[in-house]
Amino acid sequence: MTVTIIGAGLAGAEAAWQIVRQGVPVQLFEMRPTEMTPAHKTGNFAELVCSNSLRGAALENAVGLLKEEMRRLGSLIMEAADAHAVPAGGALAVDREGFSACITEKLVNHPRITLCREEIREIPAARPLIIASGPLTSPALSRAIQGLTGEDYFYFYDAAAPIVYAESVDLSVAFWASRYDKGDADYLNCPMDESEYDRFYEALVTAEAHPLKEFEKEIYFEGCMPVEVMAKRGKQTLLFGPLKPVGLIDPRTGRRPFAVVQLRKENRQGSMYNLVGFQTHLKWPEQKRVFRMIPGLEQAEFVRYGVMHRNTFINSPTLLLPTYQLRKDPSVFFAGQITGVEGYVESAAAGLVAGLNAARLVQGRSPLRFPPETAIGALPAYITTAEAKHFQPMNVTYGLFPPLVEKVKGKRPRQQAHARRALESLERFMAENLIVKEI
Ligand SMILES: Cc1cc2nc3c(=O)[nH]c(=O)nc-3n(C[C@H](O)[C@H](O)[C@H](O)COP(=O)(O)OP(=O)(O)OC[C@H]3O[C@@H](n4cnc5c(N)ncnc54)[C@H](O)[C@@H]3O)c2cc1C
Repeated sequence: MTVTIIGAGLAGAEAAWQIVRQGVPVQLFEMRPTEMTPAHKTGNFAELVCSNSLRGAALENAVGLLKEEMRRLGSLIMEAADAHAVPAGGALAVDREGFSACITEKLVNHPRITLCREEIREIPAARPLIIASGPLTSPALSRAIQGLTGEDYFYFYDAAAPIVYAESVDLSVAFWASRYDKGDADYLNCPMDESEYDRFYEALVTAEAHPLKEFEKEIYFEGCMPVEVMAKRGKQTLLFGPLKPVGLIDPRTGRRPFAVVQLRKENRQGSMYNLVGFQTHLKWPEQKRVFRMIPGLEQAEFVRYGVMHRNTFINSPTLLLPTYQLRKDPSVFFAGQITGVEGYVESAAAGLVAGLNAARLVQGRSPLRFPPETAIGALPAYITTAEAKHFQPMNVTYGLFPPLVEKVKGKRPRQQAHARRALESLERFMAENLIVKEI
């Protein structure tokens, strides 16, 4: 039996490698270079569409630990990355051409891989099937996936407001209340007087935004307009939108503020809050500079910055098992960014696990869930939980590490101990489950 894979990006390439390493054949479909995505430039596999960095190398951060775990699991992406590394301080950056050429060559020449350079437009009947067509899945396949998942569970656009750590909000300024005292006082409110609003407004409308890519020049729907675009419609606009002060009284003055930014709980524990209505296209350093001008947020630590871009992804919490299998048809796997994980390494990690598990199905073995204390195990557990939010920064996504604000004078003893435990646990898990190291 053969495993069919759609997409030879970071996830599909790693999945294919893991499967053939188990002795199982693969049919791999990749539409490039015949059909291109709006971001890819070559026909090579695992092309890095933007930065050439695979981010932090140190074990004390989640993505560094994830990379080390992947090395131990025989990852092709990591083998190519290490072989084509270029100096980049504490990060692992690669020569992008060498990196993807090396991966392409290994897979194209592999005796157990049949490569088809064609666009898949319908969900193939073959099983097991891995869908790893990425954030820029072709339109025809997107429609087909929507048919498979249901319309409400497949998204085409990602717009998210910045999130800050609750403990970094100045509670001597921000106050708890809900508008018109309706329900519980669940919102943290950052009040502004007129001069504070004037300064914030000027900074917001003059801040530097990401240039829109051609394929992102889509019409913003009203409920989802970047806050800076809304501001440019006129100075009063925000006062009737995300900064409206009506129904809120600042307990310190006894009066209604001129403007209010509301923060809403992002997780059940209340350790993170998002800036309501602040989806934005501003560059990240600009977000930090401008949003820290909001009273109460002067020292805010950002868990993640706001994003707005085209992105196809499924509602993993509803649709997927933590093994990356589709709940309603476990012989179908999703892997890569289409599951809601973000980043090159995370996408490849999802491909690694999906590939390993698809091969196990062929071998009549049950799929594996990696231990939750490992980075690779925490990733699917997180994206498939009901609280999951797409595009969390990875230290938070994995739920592994204490908040970044807990950094202890540059040293991170808790993270180091965690990384050690995670790697030991992974080694035990591999031995118990006879995960092949080499074939
Ligand atoms: C514009 C942009 C910039 C990014 N910048 C960064 C960054 O700097 N750092 C970072 O870590 N992450 C970045 N990401 C995220 C990163 O690209 C992804 O996390 C990663 O590439 C996703 O891997 P993937 O395998 O899921 O998808 P991809 O790597 O995109 O692979 C999907 C593959 O499927 C193929 N495909 C699509 N549809 C079909 C079809 N119908 N039939 C056959 N093949 C098909 C595509 O050609 C592609 O090769 C960026 C994403 C985008 C869109």
